Amino acid sequence: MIEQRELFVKQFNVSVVIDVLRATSTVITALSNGAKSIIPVSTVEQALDLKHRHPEYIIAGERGGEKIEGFQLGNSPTEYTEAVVRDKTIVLTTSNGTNAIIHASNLAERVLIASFLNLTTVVRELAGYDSSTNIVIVCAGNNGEISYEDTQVAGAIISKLIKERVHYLSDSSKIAMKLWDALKKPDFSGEHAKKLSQLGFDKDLELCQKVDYMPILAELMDCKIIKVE
Ligand SMILES: O=C(O)[C@H](CS(=O)(=O)O)OP(=O)(O)O
Ligand SMILES: [Mg+2]
Repeated sequence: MIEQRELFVKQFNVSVVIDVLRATSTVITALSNGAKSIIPVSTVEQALDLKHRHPEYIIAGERGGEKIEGFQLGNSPTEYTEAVVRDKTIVLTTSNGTNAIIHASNLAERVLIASFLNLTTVVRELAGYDSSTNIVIVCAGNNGEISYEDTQVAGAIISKLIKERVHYLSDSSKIAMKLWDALKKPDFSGEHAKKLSQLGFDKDLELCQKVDYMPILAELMDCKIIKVE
């Protein structure tokens, strides 16, 4: 019998997932500080189930921006210090970012994780592909709304790549690129940044806008995000 998933042809060669505030910044920080892997899941129940089967895993995530009750970590990248995460497997569930990563894995053969923290590393990886490669950028957004910060990183990637290899750009890609070309540096004046500031997460905002501060390449492989470079 042929399994269904073998018949499913993915639409894109490569996807890049962006959730600057805060899931992909958290993933990059955790891996940069030595975490073994991050398992993105959609629901609290899935995270608890994995914890039940693997008590050594750390369960982490947020709802409404705040740490989920009974979980060991929230979604603040600043919590993911080396002392806390080194050699650990972390199961992460967040409002937007982890679902975007799972969605991207259905769209593309390869899933890369991007943020301001590892911007140039991601661009360098993408620049290695020739112009026949289909690349999709998945911005997590905020509960179905566009995200100002995610669009900036998307624009920065496209702006840097276009000189190298891009032949076709969608309208949303053009908008993102024009935004970044006008800004040229992170602008955290959007709605989500304000909300996080009100919740007391100013230190996260400071960290998440540091361009190339953690120059690692992170990729989803067999349902786990690992550092590949
Ligand atoms: O934790 C975050 O920053 C958000 C949730 S909220 O918009 O702050 O409520 O989750 P994410 O999945 O990282 O967008
Ligand atoms: Mg977000």
